[in-house]
Amino acid sequence: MNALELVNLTMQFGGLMVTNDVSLSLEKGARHALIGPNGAGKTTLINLITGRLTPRKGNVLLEGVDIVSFPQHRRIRMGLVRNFQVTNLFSSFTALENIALAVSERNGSGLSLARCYGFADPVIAEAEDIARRMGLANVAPVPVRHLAYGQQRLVELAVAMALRPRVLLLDEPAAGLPAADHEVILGALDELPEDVAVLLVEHDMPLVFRFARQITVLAEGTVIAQGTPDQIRQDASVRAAYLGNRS
Ligand SMILES: Nc1ncnc2c1ncn2[C@@H]1O[C@H](COP(=O)(O)OP(=O)(O)OP(=O)(O)O)[C@@H](O)[C@H]1O
Repeated sequence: MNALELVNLTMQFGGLMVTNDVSLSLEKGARHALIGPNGAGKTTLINLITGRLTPRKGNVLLEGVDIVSFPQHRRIRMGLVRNFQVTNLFSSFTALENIALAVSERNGSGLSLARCYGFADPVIAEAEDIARRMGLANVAPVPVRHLAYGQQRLVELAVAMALRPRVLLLDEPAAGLPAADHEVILGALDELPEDVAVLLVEHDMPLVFRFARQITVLAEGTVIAQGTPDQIRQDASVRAAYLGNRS
C-alpha cells in the first residue's frame, strides 16, 4: 500500500486550471521531489493534499484511506504533516517551547495544559533532542521573533518533525536559507524513520538532486515527467520547460 496516493486531482481558480488531472504515488519511505516553474501549481497541490483546498475532482489516499473530505487537523493527526510556515510559529515563545508544544500536541496533552502547568520533563527532553539535531540547541531559549529568518525556518521544520509524520510535505524548506543550512535539512530528513515518506517542493536543484529518489515535474498544472533524478535530468521536455538553465 502506498503512503500517499493522489488520484486524478483537479483544481481551478476561476477559469485557470492549476491542477490538471494529477495522479502521483509515494511509497512508504519515498524521497520524492516535486519541481516545476513558478506558477506550475506545486503549492496548490500541497494545499490539496493537506486539505487547505478542496479539489474539484479526485481523491487523496493516505495509507489507503481516502481523506479527501477530512478536515486539516484530522489529516495531521493521521500523520500527514506539512512544514509549518514562520507565520504559524508562536513568535513570543522560545524555539524550544514551539517544538515542545508540537510534542505535547502529538501526545494529546495540548496547548492549554502545557501553558498552565509547564511542559512535562519527557516532553522537554524530546524537544531538546529535536532542537539539537536541527542545529538549534544554541538558540533553543530564544523567543522565535528574535531569531534570524533562517533559524525560524529551521524551527518550522523542527515543529514538523516533532509531530512524527508518516508523510511529510515540505514546501520550499530551503527558501531564504544559506547553502550551509541545506546540510541541516538533509541531515534531519536522514534521521526520519525509514518508512516515513517525504514530498519536497523546492527550486534549489542541487538540493533536489541530492535528496530525491523520484522526481515529478509539474508545468501549468500538468505532470509532464516523472522518474529518477537521472531520467529527469535527461528528459528533453523537462529541460525545455524548466531545467534548461538550472541544472
Ligand atoms: N487562491 C488563489 N486564487 C487564484 N489564483 C491562485 C490562487 N493561488 C494560486 N493561484 C494561481 O494558481 C497558479 C499556481 O500557483 P501555485 O502557487 O500553486 O504555483 P507554484 O508552482 O507553487 O509556484 P511557485 O513556484 O512560484 O511557488 C498560479 O497561476 C497562481 O497565480
